[in-house]
Formats: sequence, C-alpha cells, structure tokens
Amino acid sequence: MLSLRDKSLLTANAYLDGTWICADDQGIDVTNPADGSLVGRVPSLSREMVQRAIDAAEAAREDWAARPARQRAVLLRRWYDLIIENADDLAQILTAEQGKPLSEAKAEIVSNAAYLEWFGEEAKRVYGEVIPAPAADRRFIVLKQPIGVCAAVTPWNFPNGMITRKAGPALAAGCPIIVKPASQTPLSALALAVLAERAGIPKGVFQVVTGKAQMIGTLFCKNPTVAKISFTGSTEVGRWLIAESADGIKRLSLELGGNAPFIVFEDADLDAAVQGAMMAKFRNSGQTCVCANRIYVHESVADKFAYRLAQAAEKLVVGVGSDPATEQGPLIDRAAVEKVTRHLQDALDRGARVVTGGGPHALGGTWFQPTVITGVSPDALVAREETFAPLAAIISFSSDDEAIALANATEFGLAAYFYSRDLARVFRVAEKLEAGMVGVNTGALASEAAPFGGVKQSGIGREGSRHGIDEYLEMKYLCLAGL
Ligand SMILES: NC(=O)C1=CN([C@@H]2O[C@H](COP(=O)(O)OP(=O)(O)OC[C@H]3O[C@@H](n4cnc5c(N)ncnc54)[C@H](OP(=O)(O)O)[C@@H]3O)[C@@H](O)[C@H]2O)C=CC1
Ligand SMILES: O=C(O)[C@H](O)CS(=O)(=O)O
Repeated sequence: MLSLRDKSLLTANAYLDGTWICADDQGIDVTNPADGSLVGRVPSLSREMVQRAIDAAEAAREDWAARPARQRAVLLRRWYDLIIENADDLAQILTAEQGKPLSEAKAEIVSNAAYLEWFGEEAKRVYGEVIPAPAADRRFIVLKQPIGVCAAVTPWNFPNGMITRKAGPALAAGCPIIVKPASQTPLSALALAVLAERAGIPKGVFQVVTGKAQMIGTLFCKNPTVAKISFTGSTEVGRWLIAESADGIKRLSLELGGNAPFIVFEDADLDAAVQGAMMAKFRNSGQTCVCANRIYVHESVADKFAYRLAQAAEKLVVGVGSDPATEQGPLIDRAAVEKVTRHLQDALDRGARVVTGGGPHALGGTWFQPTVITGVSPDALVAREETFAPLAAIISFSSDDEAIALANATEFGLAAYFYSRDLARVFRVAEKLEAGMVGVNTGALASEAAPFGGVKQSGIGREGSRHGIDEYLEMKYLCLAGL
C-alpha cells in the first residue's frame, strides 16, 4: 500500500489528446516485482487511439514550435519544479512498479528531472549560423528548426528518468513527444503526465500511450507524421526499429545495450576502485545500461581487489525497495534471474570461483544475491553479453595492451571505466577504449551536462549536454543570392 501525499499521482490512465483513457478488460497488469502484487492496470490502447495521439501531436506541433523559446522554458521549469516537489511520491510509485530502493528511485527522479531544467535553458541558445559565402553577392545562413512530432520508447530500468531525458530536449526544441513506456513500468510515465498537465504543457505536446509494443512501434515507424523516434532498450529492438522505419528514412536516437569493461590497473587506488565498482555494478541491482559487466583487474592486485569487493558486496542490505534500509531490491522478473543464473553457471563451468553470493537469494522469486566471482574466462557468457544483474565477474590481465584488447573485444561500446593514477596511462587508455563514455577513477558518469550515448552496436545519438538538443532539430541552409 502506497502512502502518497498526493494520491492523484498514481493513475493507471493513459494520457492522449488532453484526455485520460482508462483500461477495459484488455488492460495490462502492472505488478510489483518484489511480491507480484498488483499495482495498477493500464489500457492496452487500440491502433485508433495511438493514431489519435499522433494526430493530436501534429495538431499541437505548429503552435508549440512557434512559441518563443523562453515560453517553452518557463513550462519546462514549472514541470521540473513539480517533479522535485513531488519526488517522494514519484519515488514510491517507481519503487512499487520497478523494485529499486526508494533512495535510488528518488535519485533517478531528481537527477533526470535536471534534463528538463537544462534543456529549458538550452532552448534559448539554439543558435543558427552565418557562414562567409564564397561569392560577394551571396550570404549563407543556417536556421535550426524543430524536427516535428517525436516518439519515445522507454525501458523499465529507469521508468521515470528515461522519459525526462527525452522529453526535455524534444519539448525545448519545439517538438511534441509521444511516450510509450515499458509495459512493466508505465505508472511513473503516467505520473509524469499528471505533472506535465498541471504545469500547463498544452494538450498533444506530451502524451503517454500504453499497449502492445510491436503495434505501437510499427505505427511510430510507419506513420509519416512521426519525424523522429528516440529509443532506450535492447539492441535487438533497436535493430528492429531501424529496419521498420527504413522506408520512411526516420531520424533515430538509440541508446542500446552495453557491456561495459571496468579496468583496475596495478597503480589504482584500490579502495576507490572498489567503491566505484560497487556503484557501477550493483546500482539498480545491476540493471543499468552502463553497468560494469566485465571487471578486468591487473594480476598483481586481482586477489586483493576481489576480496575487498566481496566484503563490500556482502554488506549490501537486500530486501524490498520500500524499506528505507534496503540497498538492493529484486530483479525485474524471473526471466532476469534465469539469465544471470545461466551466466553464472557458464562462468563456473569455465573455471571461475565464487568469492561471495553465488545464486538466487533466500528471499526467492525475483531476488539474486550480490555475487562476486573471480578467475573468469574472457570467453565466458558474462564477458560477452549484457548480464543486467548483480553478478561481478573478475578477469585478470597482465599488460595494458591486453586490458585494452579485452575491453574492446565486443560489439558494444556504451560506457567503459578504469582506475589508474598515472596521467600518461589515463590519456593513452581513455583514447583507445571503444566507448561513447569513459569513467576515469569513477563508477558514475551520467549528468544532464554531459553527452550520454554509445558507439558500435550500443547506439546512435547523444542525450544531455548542449549536443542533446540537436537530436531534435533540423538544419536549414538559406542561400541568399543577388545581393
Ligand atoms: N539500454 C538499456 O537501458 C536497456 C537495456 N535492456 C537490455 O535488454 C534486455 C531485454 O530487456 P527488455 O525489457 O526485453 O528490453 P526491450 O528492448 O524489449 O524493451 C524496451 C522497450 O521497448 C519496447 N519494445 C519492445 N519491443 C518493441 C517493438 N517491437 N517496437 C517498439 N517497442 C518495443 C518495450 O515495450 P514492452 O515493455 O511493452 O515490451 C519497452 O518499452 C535486458 O536484459 C537488457 O540487457 C533493457 C532495458 C533497458
Ligand atoms: O541504464 C541507463 O540508461 C543508465 O545507466 C541510467 S544512468 O546511469 O544515467 O542513471
């Protein structure tokens, strides 16, 4: 039972065309991953309803784009303020549908609301360009204009934050956006819609549609009104969106799977490296796209590091996210437990040994013990696929070149981390790592002020920073002749 200060934030109604649509008997149940209890039931919208949302966005587009940036910024700021004021209630809703500890839920909400504030300000700095022309009678001018109606498809691991990260730059640029949240965690998205409406964001500008992923995805991909899709989720679905939208040559931003290496060199501050690894590996029970998936430690410090990491992991308080003492909640579903169990068994079959943890948690169901294994083969599944669970796999190495080669031996390239106190090594390694983001002596790197995104099969485009708004803008070149 949630104890919300503002009960109206917990709604299971989809929000489109300024109207709240409730579920019929075809609805989608939203359950608490901690105990399987029902938290709400959202509508599985028909194709016609999703089309109505697209039409409403198109109807709102011109007016929204034509408003001075300052006006859009004021509304984004209002929305931001409301999110911060209601962060405790939003955190309860998030924890109930996703499972993460309340403290992490609140951190997600607050740190990602910052994208609304940041991009509201950036809206005022969408500068065009005047380019010196090669002829005396000509002037070249570049305008930046909103791309048009946008759609976002978001995942369950950050049910609140992944929405503000996309809606912030879209709305700031002058684009309406329709969000399709993950079916496992739509209530955080709908709570955001309540606050968007309360902030005065006009109807059709921010909408949340719930329902069958493939049907909605196909509509977004095939409808010519939708100019751009921003997606965070698996590489598999990202690839599907590319193929499905190919006919319409749609703009895509894709934040896909990761398989982050976390390298500890022999000169690292080991205590700091352990602290960073705890953050990069165990936050959100290991279900973040920037999670340390493979921990490479120099052979001279590997045993010491494994022991200290295990000591820290053993101290994690595992339990229901709504208990303020909890530091690690359940995984999202039983399939996630099955996946990590398979990765663990594969590593053990190839010679790894358990330092702490080592299997499902005594709480049963969706819980898994914070686990550290060492002596892991570089060929193990855990080193090749995104594990998305609290399994820290330690692999030792003997030279910088070997560590870099191992780190880069993947089709993914989202985040990478390493610990070293040698400045020359810091630059050499950072420049060689094939990743969109590199954390040096830190296990946390996301910020609204920095460009978040990947290379290789981890995606296309960046969220955050002054570059993030460009994902929602088109350049138009004006050639003025005969002057
Ligand atoms: N980069 C990241 O942050 C994330 C990575 N992942 C990785 O992906 C794995 C699988 O997780 P999973 O939840 O299945 O991820 P998905 O990629 O399947 O889901 C992410 C979002 O995409 C939607 N979706 C699924 N299929 C389609 C489609 N055909 N068209 C449009 N939207 C679609 C989902 O909707 P619905 O919920 O309705 O199915 C959800 O909203 C994880 O174990 C992890 O490795 C997962 C989530 C986030
Ligand atoms: O999984 C993600 O999308 C990110 O890890 C979220 S965060 O690191 O920026 O919080």
